Amino acid sequence: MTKEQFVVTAAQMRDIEGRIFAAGMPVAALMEKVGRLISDSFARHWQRLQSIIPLSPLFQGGLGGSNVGILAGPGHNGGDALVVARELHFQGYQVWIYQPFAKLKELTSQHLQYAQSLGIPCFTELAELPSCDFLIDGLFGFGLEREITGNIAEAINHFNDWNKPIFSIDLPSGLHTDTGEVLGTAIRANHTFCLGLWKQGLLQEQALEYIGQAELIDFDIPLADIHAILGEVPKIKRITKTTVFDTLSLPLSPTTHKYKSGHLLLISGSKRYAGGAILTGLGARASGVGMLSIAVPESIKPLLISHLPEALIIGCPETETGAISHLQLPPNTDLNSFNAIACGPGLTTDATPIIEQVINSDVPLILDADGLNILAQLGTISTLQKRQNTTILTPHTGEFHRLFPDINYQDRVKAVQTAASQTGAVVLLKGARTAISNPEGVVWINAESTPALARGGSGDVLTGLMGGILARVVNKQVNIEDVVAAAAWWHSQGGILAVKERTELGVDAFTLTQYLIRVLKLSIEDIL
Ligand SMILES: NC(=O)C1=CN([C@@H]2O[C@H](COP(=O)(O)OP(=O)(O)OC[C@H]3O[C@@H](n4cnc5c(N)ncnc54)[C@H](OP(=O)(O)O)[C@@H]3O)[C@@H](O)[C@H]2O)[C@@H](O)CC1
Ligand SMILES: Nc1ncnc2c1ncn2[C@@H]1O[C@H](COP(=O)(O)OP(=O)(O)O)[C@@H](O)[C@H]1O
Ligand SMILES: [K+]
Repeated sequence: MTKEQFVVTAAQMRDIEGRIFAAGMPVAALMEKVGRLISDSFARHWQRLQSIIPLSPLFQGGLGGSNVGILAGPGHNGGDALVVARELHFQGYQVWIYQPFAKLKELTSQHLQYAQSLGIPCFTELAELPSCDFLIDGLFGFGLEREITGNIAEAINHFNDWNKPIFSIDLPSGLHTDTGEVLGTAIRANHTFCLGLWKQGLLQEQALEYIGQAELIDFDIPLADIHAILGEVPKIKRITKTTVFDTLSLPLSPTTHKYKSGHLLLISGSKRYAGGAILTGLGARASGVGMLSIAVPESIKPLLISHLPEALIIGCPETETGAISHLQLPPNTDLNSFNAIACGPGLTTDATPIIEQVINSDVPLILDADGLNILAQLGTISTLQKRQNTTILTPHTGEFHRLFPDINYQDRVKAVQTAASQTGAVVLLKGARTAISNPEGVVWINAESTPALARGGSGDVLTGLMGGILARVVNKQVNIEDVVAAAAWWHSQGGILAVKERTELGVDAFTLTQYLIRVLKLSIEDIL
C-alpha cells in the first residue's frame, strides 16, 4: 500500500504519533519538519496563485513582499502554524500572527515567543489586524473535539468573510477529524495541507465545501507504525492509481483472444430511455472487454447498432410500454455464457421479470438504476439471500434509501458497510465521495472527483465501464471491491480530465465516455 491509500481517525493518528515519539523522535523535531514541508509546499502554491489572484494594495512587489496572516491556535496545530510563520518571515514575506488564546501548549508557546522576538507582529484582537493577501489557518487540527463558540467562532466567521485565500494546516479548523462535521463553525479553506495520513473527515461529503484542494504532506511516518495501528489490511482505504492498475490486468497477454478478455451482457434501455443503453454500452466499450452483448427492446435495436457497431445487439420482445418483456438470447446462449451481467439503466420498472431472472442466475451481476428500484420492490435482503455468485449494487442516495430504508446514510462509510453486510453484495454508494464496501466491511473511498459528473446519464457510463472491467478480470483472482473501486476511480478521472479541457459545464455523459481512454492513456504514461 502507498501512504496515499491510508485513512485514519484522530485516535488512530494520535496512536501512530505516540509510537513515533516513544521510539525517540523528539516532538519538536517533528513539528519543525512538518512546518518546513508546509512552508515549502505553500510557497509553490502561492507562486502559482499569484499569477491568477490580484494582490492587496499593500503588496510591495516580488514574491517576498506578500502579506500573510497566520492564525495560531493553542495546541500543536498552532505550533505548526508558528513554524510556518517563522519560515515565511525568513523567506521575506510580511507576516503577522493572530493568537487570541490565553493558554498555549508549551511547545506552541515557545514558538510564539521566538516569533515575537524576531519582531513578527502578534495580535489578540480582530479589530487590530492589518490586511493581508492570504491566511494560513493553524487554529485547530485533530485535537478539536468540542464545539467552537464565543470569540473564536466569531473570528472564524470573520476570516471567512474576508474572501482571501485560506490555506489550512491538517484540516480546516472547526471540522471534526473523523466525521467531517462542522463543530459550531469552520474555516472555509481554499487549500488543505493534510499532515502525514489522510484524515477520515476530509473524505466525508459534509466537509467538502470547507476543504478546497486537499494535499497530503508526507512526513515519513514509518509503515510499520501505520500497520501496527491500522492492521496489516486496513479497513478503510482511499482509491489511488495504484489500486486501479493492480486490478486492470494490463498489459494484455500476447496470446489472449476475445473470449479470454471477458464477455459482458448489458441489459438496459427501453423505448422511453434508449439513451441509457447507449451510454452504458459506450462505458463498457472503454473497458476493453473482449465481447459485448447488449439486450434491448427490439424497437431500439437499430439505434444501438448505429452507436456500437462492434457489439452484439440482442433485440428482445417488449411490453406495451416499450420495456423489455423477457430476454430472448441468441441460439445456444444462456446467461451462463457471460462472464458478467450489468443490468438496469433505462429499463423502467416494467422490466421486473428480467431482474428476477438475472438474480436467479449464477453469473456475477451488477444492478443499477431501475435494476435497483425493482430489487427494492422485490425486497432487497430476502431477494439477494438467494444469490450465490458476486452481486454489486451501485445506488445513488435516493436508490440507496429505497433499497435500505432502515439504514441512516448520513455516515456514508457506515451505511455502505451495513448494506454490504446485510446483503452479501459489494455496495457502491454514489456521490461526491463515492464509498464502496464489501460484506466484510472493507471500504474504498473515491476521494478525487468533480461535481461536473452530477449530470443525468453519467451513472450509466459507470455501470457499463464497471461491467466491462468485471467481465475482463472476474476469473483472475481479483477482489470484487477492487474492481468496483477501479471503475469508480477511472470514471471520476475521466470527468476531471474533461473538466480541464472543457470546463465544468462541458462534461455531459456522452462526452465523458470519450475521455475514459484518454485519461487511461495519460495515467499509464504517468506510471511508466
Ligand atoms: N500527529 C502527528 O503526527 C503530528 C501532529 N502535528 C500537529 O498537531 C496537531 C494536533 O495537535 P493537538 O493535539 O495539540 O491539538 P490541536 O488540534 O492543535 O488543538 C487542540 C487544542 O485546542 C484546544 N481546543 C480544543 N477544542 C477547542 C474549542 N472548541 N475551543 C477552544 N479551544 C479548543 C485544546 O485545549 P483544551 O481542550 O485543553 O482546552 C488544545 O489545546 C495536528 O493537527 C497537527 O497539526 C504536527 O505538529 C506533527 C505531527
Ligand atoms: N457532486 C458530485 N461530485 C462528484 N461526482 C458526483 C457528484 N454528484 C454525482 N456524482 C457522480 O455522478 C454519477 C451520477 O450517477 P447517477 O446518479 O446514477 O446518474 P444517472 O442515473 O443519471 O446516470 C455517479 O458516479 C456519482 O458518483
Ligand atoms: K487547521
